[in-house]
Amino acid sequence: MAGTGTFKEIIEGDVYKFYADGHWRLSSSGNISYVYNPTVAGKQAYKITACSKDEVNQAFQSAKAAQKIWAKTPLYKRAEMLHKVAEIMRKNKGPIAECLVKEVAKPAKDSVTEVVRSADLLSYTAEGIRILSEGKFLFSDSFPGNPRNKLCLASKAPLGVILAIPPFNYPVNLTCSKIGPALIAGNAVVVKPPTQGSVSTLHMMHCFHLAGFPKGLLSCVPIKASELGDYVTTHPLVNCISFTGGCDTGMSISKKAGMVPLQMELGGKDAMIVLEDGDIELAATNIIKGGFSFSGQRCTAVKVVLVMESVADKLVSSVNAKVAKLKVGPPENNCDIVPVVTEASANFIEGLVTDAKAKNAKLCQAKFSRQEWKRQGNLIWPLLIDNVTTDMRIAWEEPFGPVIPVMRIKTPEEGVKHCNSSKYGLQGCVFTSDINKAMLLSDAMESGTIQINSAPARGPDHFPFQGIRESGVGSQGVTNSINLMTKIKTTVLNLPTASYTMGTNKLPFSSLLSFLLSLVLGSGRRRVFADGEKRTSVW
Ligand SMILES: NC(=O)c1ccc[n+]([C@@H]2O[C@H](COP(=O)([O-])OP(=O)(O)OC[C@H]3O[C@@H](n4cnc5c(N)ncnc54)[C@H](O)[C@@H]3O)[C@@H](O)[C@H]2O)c1
Repeated sequence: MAGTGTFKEIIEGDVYKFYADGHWRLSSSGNISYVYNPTVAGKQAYKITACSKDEVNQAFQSAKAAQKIWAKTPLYKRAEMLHKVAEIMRKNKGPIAECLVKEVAKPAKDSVTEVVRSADLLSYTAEGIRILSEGKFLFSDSFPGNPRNKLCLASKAPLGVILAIPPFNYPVNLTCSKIGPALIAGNAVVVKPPTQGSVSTLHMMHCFHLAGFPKGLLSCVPIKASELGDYVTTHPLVNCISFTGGCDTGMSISKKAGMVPLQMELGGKDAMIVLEDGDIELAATNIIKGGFSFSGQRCTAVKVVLVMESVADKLVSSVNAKVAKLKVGPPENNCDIVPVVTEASANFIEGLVTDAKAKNAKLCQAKFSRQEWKRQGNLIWPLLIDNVTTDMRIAWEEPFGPVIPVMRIKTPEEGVKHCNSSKYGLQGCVFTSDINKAMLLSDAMESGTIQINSAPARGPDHFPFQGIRESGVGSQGVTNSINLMTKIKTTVLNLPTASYTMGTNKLPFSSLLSFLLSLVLGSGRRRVFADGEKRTSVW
C-alpha cells in the first residue's frame, strides 16, 4: 500500500516528504501542497511538503558535487544500478500504481502498465552504455591542406545537472524517461514533479533511493510552481532542462532558460487523415483506442479526424457504434472513460464543445442512442463532434479530454493544409491501403512523426519522438535523450609527422618514439618532447 511498508520512510503523519541528499524530510518552510482526487469533487487525495528556495538551492549544490563522483563511476556499474532500480520498481508496482489511480484517475490496469513500462525503459536505457562506450576517431587529412598528422578522439561527456520537469499524465514514465538517460550518461538529476502526480513520482524516486545511488545525485523537490518555478528553471547550476508539458509553460520556460540544452516535449493536435481507400473499420478502432483512452489525456491522442467526404458517414457511424460501448466511470473499475484531471480542465473542454455547438457542429452522442452528451464534475462522457469547420476552436485547440472533432475534406491536400496550419506538429497518422500515397502524405505532413494505418503513439520508448513548431525542441527516445544529455569532448593528438595506417612512409622511429615517450612520462618531470628537446613538463 502507498506510504507504508517499503514506502513508510517517505511520509510523516499524512504529509509526503521531499527527497534530497539521500534523505527524505519535511520542508522547513512548513508549506503544504494539496493533491486532489479527480474522481471525487473537492476530495484531497494527498498532502505533500513544498520546498523552500534554500532547500531547492541545496539540492542543486548537492547534485553538482555528486555528479563529479558519478561521472567517474564505470559505465557497467551505472548500468547495474539502473537494472537494480528497474527490479525494485517491478516488485513495488502496486503501491506506485495505486497513487496514479488516486491522483490522476488513471485506470487501475493502465497504472500498473505505466510502472512496468517505466521499469522496462530503465532496463533498456542501462544498455545505453553501448552508445556511451563508443566514440569517434578522425584523421585530419580529409580537410584540404592537412596531412594526416592530427588525430581527433571524440567522446560523449556528461552535461552536469539535468533539471527534469514531467507532466501529470505520465508522471512515472516521463520522469524515468528523463532520469534514465541522464544517469547512464553520468549526469545528476533534480526532479520537479507535477502537483497532480507528485506522490506517484515520490514513490518511484524511493526505488532509486533503495537502489543506493550516491547521496545528492538525485533529488525530487516538490515546489509551488507559481512561486519558485522561475527560480528552479533559471538556477545557475542547471546544465540542461528536460521538460514535458503544455506549450505555454514550455515556451515560457524556454524563453527564460539560459544557454543550456533544452528538451521540450509539448502539446499536440495530432491529426488523423482517412483516405477513401483506407480501412474504415481499422480507422474507427484507432479513433477509439487512440483518441479516447485515458479520456484523451495523452499528447499523442487523436485530436482531429480529417476524413474524405465520400467515406465520412461510414467512419462516423462506425465510431459512434463503438463509443456507445465505452464504459464511463471511476479509474478503480478500469473504465475506458475516467474523470479528467482537474475541474479547470473539464471547464476548458466544455468550453470547446459549447463553442462548436454554437457554430452548428453536430454533437453525435447527443443524438446517438438518445443519450445526451453529459458531464458530471470532472467526468466527461465521450463525444464525437462531426461537421467541424475551421472557425471553431476545437479545430485548432488541444482538448486533452474525451472529445474528438471530425472535419470532412474534399481532397487529401485539404487535410495536409489543415495539419500544417496548426501551431502544433507532434504526431499525425494516415489511413490508406496505398503505400505510395502513405509516403507522399507522410512527407507532406509537417509533424514530428506520422504513423501509417495506426493511431499516433509515443512508444516503443526507443523510437525517436519529437515535435516541431510549438510541439517542442529536441528529440527523445532512449538514444536521442542520451545524446542530448551529453556533450562532445574531443582530444586532438598532434603528431610530429604525418602517419598513414599501413602506409609506405619512411618511418621516423626516433621522433615518433620520443613523442610517445613524452606522453607516458609523468607530470613535472624532465621529459623528451616530440621535437627531441628536453623540457620540464608544465603538468
Ligand atoms: N510531447 C510530449 O511528449 C508530451 C507528453 C505528455 C504530455 N504532454 C503535454 O503536456 C500537457 C499536459 O500536461 P500538464 O497539464 O501537466 O502541463 P503543464 O504545462 O501544466 O505542466 C507541466 C509541468 O510543468 C510544471 N510547471 C508549471 N509551471 C511551471 C513553471 N512556471 N516553472 C516550472 N515548472 C512549471 C508543472 O508543475 C508540471 O510539472 C499537454 O499539453 C500535453 O500535450 C506532452
